[in-house]
Amino acid sequence: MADVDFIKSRLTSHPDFPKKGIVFLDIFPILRDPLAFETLITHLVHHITSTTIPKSPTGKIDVVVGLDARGFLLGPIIALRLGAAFAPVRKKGKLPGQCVSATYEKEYGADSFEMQADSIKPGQTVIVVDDLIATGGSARAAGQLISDLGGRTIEYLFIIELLFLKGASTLDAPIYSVVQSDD
Ligand SMILES: O=P(O)(O)OC[C@H]1O[C@H](OP(=O)(O)OP(=O)(O)O)[C@H](O)[C@@H]1O
Ligand SMILES: Nc1ncnc2[nH]cnc12
Repeated sequence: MADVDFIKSRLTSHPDFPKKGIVFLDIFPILRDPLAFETLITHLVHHITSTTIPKSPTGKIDVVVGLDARGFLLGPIIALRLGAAFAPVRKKGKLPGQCVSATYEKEYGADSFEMQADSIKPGQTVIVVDDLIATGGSARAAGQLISDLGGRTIEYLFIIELLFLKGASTLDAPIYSVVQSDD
């Protein structure tokens, strides 16, 4: 598909960042190019409206959840285009009020996530958006927080999926990735 190849062509690869042995895939060159960024957002929104929403039990998406920090670059734009709410999953200690929290392991370290207790109402349908899935630790922790709040995750969306780490198989809902990498 031409739009996928165009988005893929903007990704850059950085060996041994942030640690030796990690090949870091950088999405920021997409955002530097307005046409590439628009193509990416349109591609994801088209996927959601044509494929994800028909699978939703309520026929709509209530909340788009974005993961700290690179999921914040995509989530609010997608939420606005869908007419849905946006709710952030933040690294621990950044959100005021009552929160739920979860600790997790990711490809290059451990971390803790939090969500505000009133950011999702029981029964609401949710999609999760982030730049990349590696081990799936971050997305799995987000899914746990959504489920703790009574939300129903319909799908996880990513720009990039690192297939060799098999993160998708650890999640409680299907994933969609625009670009897949085998190494
Ligand atoms: O599937 P996993 O093994 O959990 O790895 C993927 C996560 O790692 C990166 O986030 P990071 O925690 O580095 O945060 P950042 O967006 O603030 O850089 C990336 O943006 C994903 O959220
Ligand atoms: N290889 C990778 N590149 C970019 N972000 C990541 N997050 C976890 N693993 C990553």
